[in-house]
Amino acid sequence: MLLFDTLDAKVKELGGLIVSCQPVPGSPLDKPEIVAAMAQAAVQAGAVAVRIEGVNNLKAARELISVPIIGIIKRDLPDSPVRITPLLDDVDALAQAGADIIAFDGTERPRPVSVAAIIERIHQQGCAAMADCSSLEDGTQCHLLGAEIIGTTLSGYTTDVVPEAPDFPLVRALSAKGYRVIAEGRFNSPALAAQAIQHGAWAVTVGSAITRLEHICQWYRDALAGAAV
Ligand SMILES: CC(=O)N[C@H](C=O)[C@@H](O)[C@H](O)[C@H](O)COP(=O)(O)O
Repeated sequence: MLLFDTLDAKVKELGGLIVSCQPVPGSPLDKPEIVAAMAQAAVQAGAVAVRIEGVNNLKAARELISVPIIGIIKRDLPDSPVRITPLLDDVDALAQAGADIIAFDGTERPRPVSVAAIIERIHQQGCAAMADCSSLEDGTQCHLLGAEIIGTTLSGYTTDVVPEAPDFPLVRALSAKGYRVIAEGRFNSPALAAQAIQHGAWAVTVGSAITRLEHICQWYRDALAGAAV
């Protein structure tokens, strides 16, 4: 795929940082023009790709940047825990809005449309498929079904308690299989992101620590409260 020839070269040159530009829902920053500006700033600062949620945000970003955009749509379905790009219509809408890569929930959970059908539709739309996975089993299944990228995105999010640390063992296990792995989920510092590369990841997606101002403020507030004498 031409996309990956170019992207591989960029990852080598600039180091594989992907920035997820997803403001906290309802935040004053949750506006297409602000998401697009965040994406543009991230690219100017050396991000090789960005991850954007929602058609309007994606369209606004597409006008400002030419690096690959990983597009997703999040929805809360009444009868399925699957939130990330669950429907075939979502795939079509993201492709039309200008996504190069479409990410989807690749977990083995009850879902309205099979993973195989989602991947097939992404490819029909001329995009690459990124499977957001929670385990080695998910990743292996999605790789076999043709997903070009396997993300650790959903590790820790399919059970009740979200761990604090990122899932390095999963990054390592998926990378050892020879998959193109994006480490994603709680890589909240440069040091953690660097460790993901050392564990075999091809690239690292960072969201909250770069683009969720409210989360970052909370981390600082917690630290300051703990430091009170
Ligand atoms: C679990 C889920 O729905 N993850 C979402 C996927 O798009 C986003 O909410 C995360 O911000 C993104 O994966 C980046 O991760 P982090 O914000 O930890 O750097």
